[in-house]
Amino acid sequence: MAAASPMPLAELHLHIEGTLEPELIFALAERNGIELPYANLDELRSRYEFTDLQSFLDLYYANMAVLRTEQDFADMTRAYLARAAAAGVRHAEIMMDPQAHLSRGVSLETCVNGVASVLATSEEEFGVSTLLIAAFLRDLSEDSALEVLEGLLAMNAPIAGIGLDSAEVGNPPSKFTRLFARAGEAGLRKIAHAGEEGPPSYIVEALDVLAVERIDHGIRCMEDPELVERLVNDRVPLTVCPLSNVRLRAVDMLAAHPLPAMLAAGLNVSVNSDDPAYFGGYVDSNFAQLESVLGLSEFDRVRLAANSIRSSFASEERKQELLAELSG
Ligand SMILES: Nc1ncnc2[nH]cnc12
Ligand SMILES: [Zn+2]
Repeated sequence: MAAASPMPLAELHLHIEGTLEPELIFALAERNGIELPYANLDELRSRYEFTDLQSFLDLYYANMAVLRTEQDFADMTRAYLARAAAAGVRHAEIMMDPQAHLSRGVSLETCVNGVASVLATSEEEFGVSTLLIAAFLRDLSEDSALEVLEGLLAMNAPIAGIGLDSAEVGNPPSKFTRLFARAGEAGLRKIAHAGEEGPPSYIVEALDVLAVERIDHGIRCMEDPELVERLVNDRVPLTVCPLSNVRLRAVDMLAAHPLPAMLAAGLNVSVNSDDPAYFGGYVDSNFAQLESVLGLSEFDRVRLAANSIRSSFASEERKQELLAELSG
């Protein structure tokens, strides 16, 4: 008997650099003549024990050293799409961190074109429609972000929107007021990480000051009942990443994850993998573990998938197509 096909959904919170699997890190290092500070795969894997967001970011940025050519970015993107398609992902909104490559001497053209060349044919090749989102590193200056955004606009980069990521605490959304205003003028969609490690007030700022349309993570909203009421009333999408939250110790264990309470409160939540090569699984593993540990029901699974499709920036036609598949 053929295996049941996975539930169709949209992945809205995914860092393409976070899909760089250990095997590909070694393959790209060899291809590019880069000496890694790990003798073998096991030694690299032994570093995947994180105590907080920063301890992960240190390894995430260090491992990017192997990404040098357009082909490297294309290979990483192709590997993600193949794996995501197997997990049921039918639409993906993919973040990349251009500043993390520019600082290593890799040009905007190299990193953007390498990813975008694969996304351009993702629907035909993998059955996954895609959009690219340029994310900006909030621990760098706003001027740096503005300069990179102008570079992306000047090269007519095929980006649908901008995001805000990296070390959250101490780098509030309001630090990037001009960046998000400029993105709005340029007709770009706007999202930001907020309330992952940072306080609920960062979620409020991202909405009020940056006018974002979606919040990445947002789990700490649960500490502020008034904010929860607002997010429910406005149907603000929260792209939750359960395995990421456990691995980065934003929550103690999956059994204590706020997702069931968020669903019960009526929040518009979806399930996403964030940096699947680092956090123990793609979106299907996130769902499987939620089911086994939290007893997530079939009803909630379908609701989460429908939320992901409705909260995406896909065309209305594509959304209807995917919603029909989900209900069929
Ligand atoms: N979970 C995360 N939070 C903030 N920045 C990130 N960059 C990649 N993954 C991230
Ligand atoms: Zn993220």
